[in-house]
Amino acid sequence: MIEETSLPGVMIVTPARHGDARGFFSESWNRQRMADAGLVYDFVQDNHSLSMRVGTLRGLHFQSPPHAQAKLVRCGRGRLFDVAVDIRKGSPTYGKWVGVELSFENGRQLLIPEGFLHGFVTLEPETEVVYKCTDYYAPDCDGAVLWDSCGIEWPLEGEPLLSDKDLRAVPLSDFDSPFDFKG
Ligand SMILES: Cc1cn([C@H]2C[C@H](O)[C@@H](COP(=O)(O)OP(=O)(O)O[C@H]3O[C@H](C)C(=O)[C@H](O)[C@H]3O)O2)c(=O)[nH]c1=O
Repeated sequence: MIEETSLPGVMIVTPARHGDARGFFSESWNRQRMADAGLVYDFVQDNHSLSMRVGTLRGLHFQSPPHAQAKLVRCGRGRLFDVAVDIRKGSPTYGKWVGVELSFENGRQLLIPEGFLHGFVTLEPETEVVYKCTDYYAPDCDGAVLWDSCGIEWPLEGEPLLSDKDLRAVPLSDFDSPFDFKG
């Protein structure tokens, strides 16, 4: 199943699960199935992160052109609140965000196009996030916007655990986006 969100282009993809007495089987990604829905993405790198503590917050990240990345994010274990923020200059939804709960249980995935920030906060201990990217890691193009500068209603109890890089990120109000809205 593929559903729209309040941000055009950001989609929720929920692959079918074929259950039997052993458990289930699911095609977690199928290029043709996505292309049949008009979602043509050629992923080149898979990422996998483990966050041990509830309230671990990674984000809000992007890679700038020429190594911008679209991502297809899913939860391999645990539960998280996954967020995308539109940072395309001139976009009618610039600065707007959408958040979706992804979990091993619900099997939902979030498709985030280029030109959007990505971040998440974990809702269970030992949460694993697995995601596909349309370009390779390019440290020189790696960027971050401050997690609490976009008006996101993070489901947090207390302070999040952040990396030093994320603690030092620029607020959205001071951010000069490298992305332009292309309609
Ligand atoms: C992103 C990345 C990182 N690394 C190395 C660099 C560091 O030595 C270590 C941790 O990197 P970082 O602290 O940037 O990891 P996260 O905070 O999880 O960053 C990611 O989290 C948000 C939610 C994202 O969407 C991005 O994919 C990415 O920015 O992994 C790599 O070797 N390859 C990579 O593609």
